[in-house]
Formats: sequence, structure tokens, C-alpha cells
Amino acid sequence: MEVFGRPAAGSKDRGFLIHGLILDQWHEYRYILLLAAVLFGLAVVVYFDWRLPRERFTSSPAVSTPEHATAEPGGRLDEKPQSTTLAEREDERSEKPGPYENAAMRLPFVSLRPRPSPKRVTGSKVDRKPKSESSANGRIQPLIFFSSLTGTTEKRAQLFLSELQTSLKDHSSAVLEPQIHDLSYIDYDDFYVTPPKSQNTDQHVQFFYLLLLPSYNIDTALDNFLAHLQETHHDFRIDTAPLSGLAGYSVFGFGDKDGWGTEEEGFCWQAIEVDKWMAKLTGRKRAYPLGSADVKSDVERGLGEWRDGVVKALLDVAAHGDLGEGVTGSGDAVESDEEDAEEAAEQGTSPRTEARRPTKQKRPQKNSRVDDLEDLGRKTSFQSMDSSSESPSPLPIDFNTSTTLQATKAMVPVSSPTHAALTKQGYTIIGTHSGVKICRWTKSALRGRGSCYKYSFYGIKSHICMETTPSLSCSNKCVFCWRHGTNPVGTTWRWQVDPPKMIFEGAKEGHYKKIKMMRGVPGVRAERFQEAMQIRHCALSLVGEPIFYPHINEFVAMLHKERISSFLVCNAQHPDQLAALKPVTQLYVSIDASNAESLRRVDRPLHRDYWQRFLRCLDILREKRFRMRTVFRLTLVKGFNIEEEVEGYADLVALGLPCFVEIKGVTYCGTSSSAGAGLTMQNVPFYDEITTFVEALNAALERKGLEYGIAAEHAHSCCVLIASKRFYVEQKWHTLIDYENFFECLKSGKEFSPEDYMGPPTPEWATWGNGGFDPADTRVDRKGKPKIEKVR
Ligand SMILES: Cc1cc2nc3c(=O)[nH]c(=O)nc-3n(C[C@H](O)[C@H](O)[C@H](O)COP(=O)(O)O)c2cc1C
Ligand code: SF4
Repeated sequence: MEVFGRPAAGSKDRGFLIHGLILDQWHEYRYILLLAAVLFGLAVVVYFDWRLPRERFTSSPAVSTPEHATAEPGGRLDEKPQSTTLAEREDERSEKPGPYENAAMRLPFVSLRPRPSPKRVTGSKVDRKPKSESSANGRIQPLIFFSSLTGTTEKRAQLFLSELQTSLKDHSSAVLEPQIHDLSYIDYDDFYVTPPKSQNTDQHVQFFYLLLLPSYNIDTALDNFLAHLQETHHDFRIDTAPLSGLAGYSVFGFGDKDGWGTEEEGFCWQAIEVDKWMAKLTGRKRAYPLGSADVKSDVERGLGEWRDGVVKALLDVAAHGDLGEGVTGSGDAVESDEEDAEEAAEQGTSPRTEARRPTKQKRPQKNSRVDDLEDLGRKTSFQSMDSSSESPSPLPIDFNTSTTLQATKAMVPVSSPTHAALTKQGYTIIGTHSGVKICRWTKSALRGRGSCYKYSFYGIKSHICMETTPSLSCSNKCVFCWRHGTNPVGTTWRWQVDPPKMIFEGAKEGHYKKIKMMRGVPGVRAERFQEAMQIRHCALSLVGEPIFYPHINEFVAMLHKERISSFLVCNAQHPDQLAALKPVTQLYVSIDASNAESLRRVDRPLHRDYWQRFLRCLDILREKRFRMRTVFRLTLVKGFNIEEEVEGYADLVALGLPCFVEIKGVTYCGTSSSAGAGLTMQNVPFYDEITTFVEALNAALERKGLEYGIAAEHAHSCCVLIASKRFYVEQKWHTLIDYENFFECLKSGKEFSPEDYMGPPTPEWATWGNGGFDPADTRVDRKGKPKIEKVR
């Protein structure tokens, strides 16, 4: 018999046989057996290791549940529900587990209570023991950032700053004095690419960002900010979370529930967007939930509650050196998933366009049916007007890059508050982005009470002048502009483009309609009324930036074809468009300051390279000075751009060599927006102050060897004209324009210069020292009583 291949033996050999058999078996199966033994050993180790901590855990009473945290007096972050925060409302709606439930789930043997429904997030967190002094020996630097268009958020942010200072004054060893920044003025690269560097090299300082933001469905500086956040996150050269070095951040949004009732309808949508991008850039360092308030109802309460929560979060970070676990938004898996999913959905879209408007904005808003019908009616009436237009349908154009955009929208939709506000102020909105309005001088001239300075300087009668703009949008937020909060602002043209013919016809229609309404006004002179029914001049300066409009050359050509002269005022922020501009009767650039810092304060430009743009525009103006009449318009604002700037202005004149320099005092309109921009009556210069400045500027130009002189004045509107000696002929100033010659020059198709349409001598009454009021008119005071003209 063979056993496993060996011959069978007697009983003596049986022991060997068995032994040999075992050995054979061992050799055959030793690896399997050894493996089984190791696995068993491991299982035993794991079992005992598991048993011990479990017993320790279950014996502890200290694990916080949401209920604990809420009821616990002195709970670390918050003791009461914070139902005002958007993130919480989001959670309340959601079926997903909240942060505390998640925190609990991460601890394997904590008993989970049934989830209350609807769930309320309290914003409180698991108590932590303060770290040792050495591990938390850095200090926290809170930085408040705000954005404000009409000034309310700015005021609230300032108040918030002082309240925060009060709340933190007893903790100065851990938290540094909070600082505040206007998002419109900071360099994003200093704060929103990497955290700033602390000046204090002795101590480790971590920054804590608090952002107070309104929302706007029109273009504001916040769009740039959002685009920057998004671009930074997507920039392949930068870490996707370059702000993870921050100690934390939190956002608070201001919105208006009257117009934007819910988040779906756009309530606080920009704060929501910023909060989302900050979460990505900081690697989920939301230290306190996004708060929000309706500016018409609960703003004090909402902001107060958020402030209390933020203070606790700040102190907590200061004490522990980090956000810890369980703070809403600090890294909770559910939230991260949500944001990542959104991000994934965004892949492949242009960061810029995506950041501009949330998808929510595209959803139909309240009254959308009515709006659509109104739009339809409006379109029909303009389409019929526009039958001759070569481009009847709206053209989607990116103004800066000339690339075609997919999505287009109206700049000023009929349903928008902007439309309502502008209409209320007397503007007639034409199409989707243009406006026309008759100014007070037109009314005044109709009644024989005087024209504006353009009549004294250039011979334009105000009653035959139309003031219009093909772009209600602007890229500045000048302190003296009374249209803040009503005109849209933006650096690029991203709206649908109405054809020039439609705008031209719409402007004339709107203008004549307003003139006709003057028919019954006491004092309107019949002959002037008759003359006014034929527009002779167009001031492209109403509001916004006319060269923003992509078809500005075609529009101006239409004016000229009907022998309507054109004065175009631009804000010196769009050099490419300025360079491409064809001749206008008179081309202006606004010179609102003499240096970069002052310009930033006065014009509050949206372009970050505003000064370079400004200087380029002056270069272009210099090149154009022999092809059209070029003008610097200085608007003097006391406390902003007068004091010690004379030499600087003279340098700019040397750079641009304009044909004329118009200097006028700012007009104060007493609106909350001017007040919000820090403007009061104190900032309005007296005429004496204007004339003193003009004399100083004239002397500075002379010192520089520049051939200029003070040519004319219009004391009534606080305006003085300095002119190049090119217009001083035979001992007389010739600031007036020969309009007929201008049109003939244009018709000839040949190159021509400003001298070719220089008019007769400036009337004596308009020249420097004579006041500038036409003796044929009657000067009246505010009550319409005849006024005695004071001559200096
Ligand atoms: C033209 C305009 C558009 C607005 N758009 C929105 C909006 O989309 N969502 C919102 O919640 N609030 C909107 N608001 C309300 C403002 O956010 C709110 O009035 C805020 O307090 C303005 O702050 P600020 O004046 O300090 O810039 C809008 C207000 C205006 C005048
Ligand atoms: S450039 Fe004109 S329209 Fe634009 S903000 Fe300044 S003053 Fe207003």
C-alpha cells in the first residue's frame, strides 16, 4: 500500500509513518496555517483594542448633541437658534443631516437621537478645552470688507466696526483691533489671492475676514469681486484654496425683500455667491454661517445676531488656534459635497459669465408675465420704427473683447427698479440701454430765462438742444454723480445692443414729447417753442458713458446727417473706444482729478488700471486735437479735487493739449446718494473759489509756456472757459462754433481741423469778466423774480 507515495511498513515503523505523515502535511499546508494564525492574532488584538475605548466612551456623559448645545448656558458659539441665516434656512429645508448630527455620526458609538423635524441648526458647536498658551499664542486680526453703491452698507459697516471694537476691547491680547476696507478700493491681489502678510513679525497673526455685502441685479463692483474669486479658484497656477491660511471668514448679505422676496428671486444672491466662493478659496473656513437681512424690515436684529455669533467665533478661534470641528461650514462633509457638486456642474463654463449672475437670476421673477407683455409692446413699437435699420435684432457683443456672447440681457429691463427710478426722475428710457431727458436749461431757455454755459461759450441755444445717452451704464461711480443706485455700472458691455436707428428715433420722440408738455407752462415763448421742435444740437452726456455703446459712430453719423451737432463727454476710461471715435463737433473728457489717488477718490472707477486708461485717453485726445475740438472738463469738488492740485492739472493740460478747458463747480443735488458718497453743501465751491482756481491754473499754464488764456465765463452755472490761443484771433476769442461749416466739412469727406469751423468772436457779454449772461434773456431767481446780475 502506498501512503502518500511511500511504501507501507510494520508497526514499529508506523510511528515514523505517522510522524512522516504529519511532516508531509505540515510542508504541504504550512503557509495556510501560518496565515490563519496571524489573522486570528490580529482579530484578537483588534477586539481588545476596540473593547477598551468603547467602555471609556460610553462612560462619558460629556458628548454634546444639538439639544445639549442649545440648552447649555454659555455654549461656545451660540445659545439660541439663528433663524436669520441663509445657510440655516437652507438646512431647514433640507433633509440632509445637520452639522451636529454629522459630528455625532463621525463618533461611532454615540447614540443618535431621532432627528427633529424640521431641523434647526443652532450654530453652536462641541465645546473644546482651550489649547495651551503656547499653541494659541498668535493673534487674530479681523478685517471687515464691505461693498456699497448707494452708501447704506458703508454706513452699516462703519457702525458694525465700532460695535465689534466695543465687543472685543477686553480681548485685545488675543484679537487685534478690527480694520475696515471698501472692496471697491482695495487691490484684490493684496487680500484675495493669498492672505495678507502681517506687519507684526514678532507674533503670528492670522486674519479673519468679515464681508458685509448688498446685492444688485445690475452691474456693480461686486461683479468684479465675484469674478475675481471665481477666477482665482480656477487659476491653474494657484492652489484652489489659496486663502486656507485665514483663521476664518463669514459673510452677511443685505437685500430687499420687496423686490427680491426669496433667494430664488435673487434675495441677497451676491452674498450667497461670495460665501460659496470663499468657502472654496479658504478650504471651508466658514467660521460663522452666512447671515442676511431685509433692509426694509429686520436689518438691525439680523445684523446684531450675526455680530454676536461672529464675536463668539472670533474668540473661539483666538482661544484654540483653529475652527475646530462641527462649526457650520468649517469642513462639514455634506456642505463640501454640495459645493463640489455645484463646481463640477460649472466646469466648462466661462468663470466670468458664470460669476456674473446666479442661475436664480435667470428664473422668472415676480410679475414676469406683465413684464414680458410690456417688453413685447415696446419691441413692437420700436421694431416698426426700425424698419430701415441694417441690424434690426439685438447684437450680443462683449464690449472690450468684441467676442460674441451667448447670453444677452437687457441693461435696463422694463421690470427693473433701475427703470422705475430713472423714469421717476424724468428720463425716457429708449429700448434697453438708452435714455433722454430735457434739462432745466432747455426749460429755462423756452421761457426766455437763459441758456446754459454752452450758449455763452459755443453759441448753442438750450431750447434746441437734446440731452441723451446711448448707454445708461458707466464704469465710474463719481462722488458727484446723482444717478448712483439708478444707473447701472460695469466695465464691459455685456448686454443686448439696440440698433442706433432705434435709439435715434426713440430719443427724438422722447425729447419732442417732453417739449410738447411744456406748451402750457406759463412764460414759454411761442417762437422758442416753435424752434424747439427742430433739434439742432445733441449733448451726449446725460448719464452713463456714451462711448460704451458699440455703435456710437453710427449713432453720431445719424445726428450729423440731420445737421444736429454733437458734444460727446466721456470719462477717460475707454481708450480703445476713444481712439476709434470718428469726428464729433466737440469731444470732452472728464478730468475729475489731477493724480491717481485723487481720481480714485473722486471717480471711484471700476477699472483697476483706471490711471493708465486715463493717461492713454489724454494721449489720444492730444492726437485728435487737430481733427476735432477737444475739451477737458473739470468738475471741482471742495475737499476732493481742488486744493493743491493746480500744478497737477496744468501737467495734464500739457499732456493732452486740449483746445479748451471747461472748469465748473460741482452741483449738489441733496440726495442720499451724494450724502452716501460723503458729499454735502460744504463741498460745493463758491463762484469766487472757482475763479481763484481758474486764475491759478491759467498762471500755472503760463509758467509752463503753454499758450492758453481765460476766454469766457458763465457765472450763473459756475463755469469758466480757458481756451488755447489757437482760438484767439485778431485780439479776440473765437470760442463759438460755425455749425454750418462743420457740416460742410463733414460732407466734403476730406480731413479738416477745428479751425475750419471756428465761429465768429465770442460775444462781449460772455467774455471773462462780464458774467456770461445773454442780455436778451431775463435772469430770475429761484422764485422766478428778476435778478440783478453782479459783475465782478
Ligand atoms: C437697482 C437695484 C438693484 C437691486 N438688486 C437687488 C437684488 O438683486 N437682490 C437683493 O436682495 N437686493 C437688491 N437690491 C437692494 C439692495 O441690495 C439694498 O438696497 C442694499 O441695502 C443697497 O446697499 P448699498 O446702497 O449700501 O449699496 C437692489 C437695489 C437697487 C437700487
Ligand atoms: S462719468 Fe458721468 S455718468 Fe458716469 S458716474 Fe461720472 S458723472 Fe456719472
